[in-house]
Amino acid sequence: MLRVESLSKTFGKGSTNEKIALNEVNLSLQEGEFVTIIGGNGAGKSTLLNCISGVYEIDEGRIILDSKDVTSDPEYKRSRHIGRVFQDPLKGTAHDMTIEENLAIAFAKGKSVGLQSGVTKKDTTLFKERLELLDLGLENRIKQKVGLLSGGQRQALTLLMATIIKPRLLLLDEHTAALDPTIARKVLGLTHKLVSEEKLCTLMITHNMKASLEYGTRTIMMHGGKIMMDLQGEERKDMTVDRLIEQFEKRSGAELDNDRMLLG
Ligand SMILES: Nc1ncnc2c1ncn2[C@@H]1O[C@H](COP(=O)(O)OP(=O)(O)OP(=O)(O)O)[C@@H](O)[C@H]1O
Repeated sequence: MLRVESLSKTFGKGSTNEKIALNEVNLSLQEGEFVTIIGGNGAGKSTLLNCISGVYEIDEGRIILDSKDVTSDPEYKRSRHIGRVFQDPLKGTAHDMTIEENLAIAFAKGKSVGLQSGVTKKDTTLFKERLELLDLGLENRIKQKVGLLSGGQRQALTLLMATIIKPRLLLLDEHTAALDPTIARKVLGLTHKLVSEEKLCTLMITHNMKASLEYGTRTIMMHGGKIMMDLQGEERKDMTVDRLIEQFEKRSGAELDNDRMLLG
């Protein structure tokens, strides 16, 4: 499904600020796999997602999506197959457009140019059905501007927009980090529901170690631009947050420096 081969990315090459963000990273994801990503500050988590989605050009390696080498495809081309949700609830939606208009834009992504003929009755019915899944009552507010929604409601809507046309890959970059804990749990629950119902191949960065083990089917831990732990199956089932921290410090020889992770 997704294959990342020997992926390397260095920022500020040759300058005094040179920083190796990714160092020969290898990662393979099977169909429907839901992988959570954790790691200390500057471990390379966001850079990995930015390289996969085409935001950053890579220095070396290959990115294969659905057996197709997309390494040199620009971001806009990859975005047809990749859904993304960011940390900032303001980022994924247009605040002065209605819920319905926002969903229509996301829905148009799957249609050919020339077939984007505004919102039909059928579309509205579908949007309402999808909104009902959120259980936030948004299906009764589709003519309201998105700017009126709370951060959690906007993030839930963004998630729906990223998945309304089933993406081949869903990338979530700490998409619940800016929400208060109760809403964050709700959006995480919703993520789990959408991802498992649609069997979406997903990479989710989280600072919450508990959530990293609770959600998804596999957990990878990054450190210094490398994947230093890849937990699956029984090993993951038996893992606890305390043991995860212990393992991290043992394998990396460093203390976990991500306060949000330790407090989460
Ligand atoms: N656009 C950029 N220009 C220069 N350096 C960058 C850029 N983006 C990331 N870096 C550097 O690359 C390294 C990896 O950053 P990245 O954002 O991927 O880490 P992260 O694991 O997501 O960290 P955090 O949990 O703190 O967000 C860091 O040292 C960071 O400072």
